[in-house]
Amino acid sequence: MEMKNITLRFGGVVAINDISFDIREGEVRAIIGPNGAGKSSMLNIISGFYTPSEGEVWYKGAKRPPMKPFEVARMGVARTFQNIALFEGMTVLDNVMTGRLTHMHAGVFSQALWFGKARAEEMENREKVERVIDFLEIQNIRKTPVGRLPYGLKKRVELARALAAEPSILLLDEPMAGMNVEEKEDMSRFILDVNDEFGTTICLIEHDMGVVMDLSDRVVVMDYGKKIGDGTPDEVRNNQDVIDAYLGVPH
Ligand SMILES: Nc1ncnc2c1ncn2[C@@H]1O[C@H](COP(=O)(O)OP(=O)(O)OP(=O)(O)O)[C@@H](O)[C@H]1O
Repeated sequence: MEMKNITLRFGGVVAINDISFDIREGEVRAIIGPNGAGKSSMLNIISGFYTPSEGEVWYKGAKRPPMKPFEVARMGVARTFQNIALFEGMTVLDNVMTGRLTHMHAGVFSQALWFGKARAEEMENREKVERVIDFLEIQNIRKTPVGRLPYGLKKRVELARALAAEPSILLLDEPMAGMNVEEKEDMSRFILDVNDEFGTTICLIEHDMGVVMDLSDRVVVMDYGKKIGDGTPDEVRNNQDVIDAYLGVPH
């Protein structure tokens, strides 16, 4: 995926200012930056929640026309949210099943009557979901309502739901925010395992620079809507503009 000269304005506010970068197939790509840098806005552009004021998004070698989020999802881009967006009253299993919605084709009529096509599809969806549940080690809470789970596990269920969609690109919005050290380590391991096992391309945004350095192949650094760094964790760590931005040196 390629972002070409993306600018995003909200009235007079320039949230993103002429930013270009790419996400290569199979990599773990991080977008980091201080508060208000424009990271969430960028993720919302990638996932189709926002349309850029200027610039182009290229996906699989073609320019992507303006699309609704569900159309972007159908093209294989799944995401999680900064504030967990799960159905609290539903079980873990049912929540993860909702991740399969983009893959369901059988009509409502045949589904209601449990006809052949719908039944085969349900079985296939169920198998995929069970695989993800095993993979993320949440078998023992499959039947637990999400509302009763601690925060770290909710985040893992959200990851499971996104993964159930079998995305080519998985977008993670601050997957480790609000977690304790142990939960952060677990989440990092799962993210790397997903990348290894399924070959899923991962793009995550994070506020905390430390967390993503071990995890990412390449990092984009944003500050005040601009790109101030782009490269391997080592390159970015030694970039003076990045160091200044994180130390709060005035512009
Ligand atoms: N819907 C909106 N309407 C108006 N301004 C917005 C909107 N969304 C974001 N902004 C502004 O755009 C800028 C970038 O915000 P954004 O949320 O993308 O940053 P961020 O890097 O994700 O920050 P954080 O780390 O705090 O989540 C900020 O100045 C913010 O106030």
